Amino acid sequence: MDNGAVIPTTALAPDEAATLLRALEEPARLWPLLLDLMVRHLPCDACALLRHEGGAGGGQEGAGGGDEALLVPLATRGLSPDTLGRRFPLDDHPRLRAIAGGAAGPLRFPADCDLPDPYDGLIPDQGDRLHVHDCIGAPLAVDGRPWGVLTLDALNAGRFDGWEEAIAAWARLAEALAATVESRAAAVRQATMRPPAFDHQAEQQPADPRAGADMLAPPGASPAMAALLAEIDTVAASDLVVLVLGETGVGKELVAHRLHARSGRSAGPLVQVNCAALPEALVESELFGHVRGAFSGALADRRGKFELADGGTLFLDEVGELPAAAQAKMLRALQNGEIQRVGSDRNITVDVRVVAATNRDLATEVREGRFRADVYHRLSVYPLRVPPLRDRGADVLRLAGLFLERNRARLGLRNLRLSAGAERCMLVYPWPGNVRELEHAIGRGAIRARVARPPDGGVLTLTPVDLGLEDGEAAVATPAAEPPPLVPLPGVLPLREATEEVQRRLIQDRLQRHGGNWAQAARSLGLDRSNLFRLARRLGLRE
Ligand SMILES: Nc1ncnc2c1ncn2[C@@H]1O[C@H](COP(=O)(O)OP(=O)(O)OP(=O)(O)O)[C@@H](O)[C@H]1O
Repeated sequence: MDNGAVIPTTALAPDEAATLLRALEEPARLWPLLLDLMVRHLPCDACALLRHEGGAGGGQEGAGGGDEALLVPLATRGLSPDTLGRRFPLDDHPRLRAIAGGAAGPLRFPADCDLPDPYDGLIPDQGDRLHVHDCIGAPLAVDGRPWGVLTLDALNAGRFDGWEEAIAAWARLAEALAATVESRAAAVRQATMRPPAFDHQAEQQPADPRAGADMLAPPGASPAMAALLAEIDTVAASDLVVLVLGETGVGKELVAHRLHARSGRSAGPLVQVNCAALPEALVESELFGHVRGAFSGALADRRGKFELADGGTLFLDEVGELPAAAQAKMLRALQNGEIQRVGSDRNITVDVRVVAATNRDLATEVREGRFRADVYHRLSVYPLRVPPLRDRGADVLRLAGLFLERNRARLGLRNLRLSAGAERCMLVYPWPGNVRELEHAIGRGAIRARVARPPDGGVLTLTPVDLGLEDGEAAVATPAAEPPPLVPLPGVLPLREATEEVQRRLIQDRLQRHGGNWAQAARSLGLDRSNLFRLARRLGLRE
């Protein structure tokens, strides 16, 4: 593109504008599409759209999220995949603070600007430091309040000369789209809000309506996770009992938080009980309360968790551990919303939505007589299964971004990032402990690396060894010695058949490398497992 050109508008073609408007129906698609168009029309090598979260001045209606003012990426182009999972505290990133902090329009940072760049180390193949480059950022506001920031980076100095007006026009377009998205979201919130009909007197604070919600869903989530999130949002609006299923550490608790946050009960309390942690003798009293004198030590009347959750949501974590007596009482509460405090035969009616979670196979527990069938049926009105991390493709890198950023801040580093080898290993390792294991691996790895070597200019790069994934490195680095080499294709095949033959051979090759494990083969091909199945069926490799 001609550097000197002044383009007064976004220069969107009519079909591009139409695609953008259609994407308004689906914000998850909207922002990546906007950035695709920007990369097409502007001379940038990387760009990002970030939204304010938290902080006194921070952002859109509904943003809670604590006191720290953060920018959270909604979409990125030309930045490493973990960037989408990161959070950028304004206090740690002076350039972002300058852009967000009241600039009237786009703010340009010349190549010799000595403020650290938030994307140092995050533009692939640029090493640990971004050297000479051009950088511009525009604040975005909706209804006169700060909403987010748009950033553009180019790898040579002066690349944005003459493009300031065009970039300002794109920022105005982003603002217009954000305003539409926000007003639709506000309308939906309004429509699903329940009247505050209850005096909760709850000892628990009402849950922050956004707590956990964004953590669970880094933008650009895998198809498996995107499907789950859509399902959560659908069922959240109802009052159905939900049973959240999934392996340990997949994020079931965050699902429960999101269900509450997206429900019409979000202004009410979210009361959480870990059924495995309750001493057996106290389970009933904890759940249903007791009256004075019900047992020795019951010195006063006390409400249980069901009553505390009145008007809100009761989250029964590890529900498979509930003792039989408590299960029997639970049945009544689930059937007609009635409970009795221990030591009393007075019925108390509560308005509670129950969300339960377990990593046990409850159907088997029922068959083997350890869990009551009637309670199981009441609990599993709407089962939601959270996919294991190994089936979530590149989500592992986006989640890694979130944990890298947290550890970066904790260790006071300018940047904490993954080596290319570490990224590859993460994509093939099966993560039996799921997101919890990933979180711990990065936390441990960051400390290990910090002790083992000094950061280079404040940047620490985690290797497979730091993360305890060196076996994975051996596996991904193993040359294709065992599988047969890819035999050249006969030169006479038409393009389509040749392409299919290459796909067929690549899939067979990866399956062989990964001992027939489809999920790992899919990950190494950068595909979701169900997409690989579909492709393999089309190519005649599966029934
Ligand atoms: N999508 C996510 N984003 C950020 N953190 C996550 C995500 N999913 C899980 N985690 C983190 O992983 C850890 C485990 O999550 P959580 O406790 O919700 O899992 P769980 O499925 O309830 O596990 P368990 O069955 O062992 O109780 C937590 O520290 C949680 O914050």
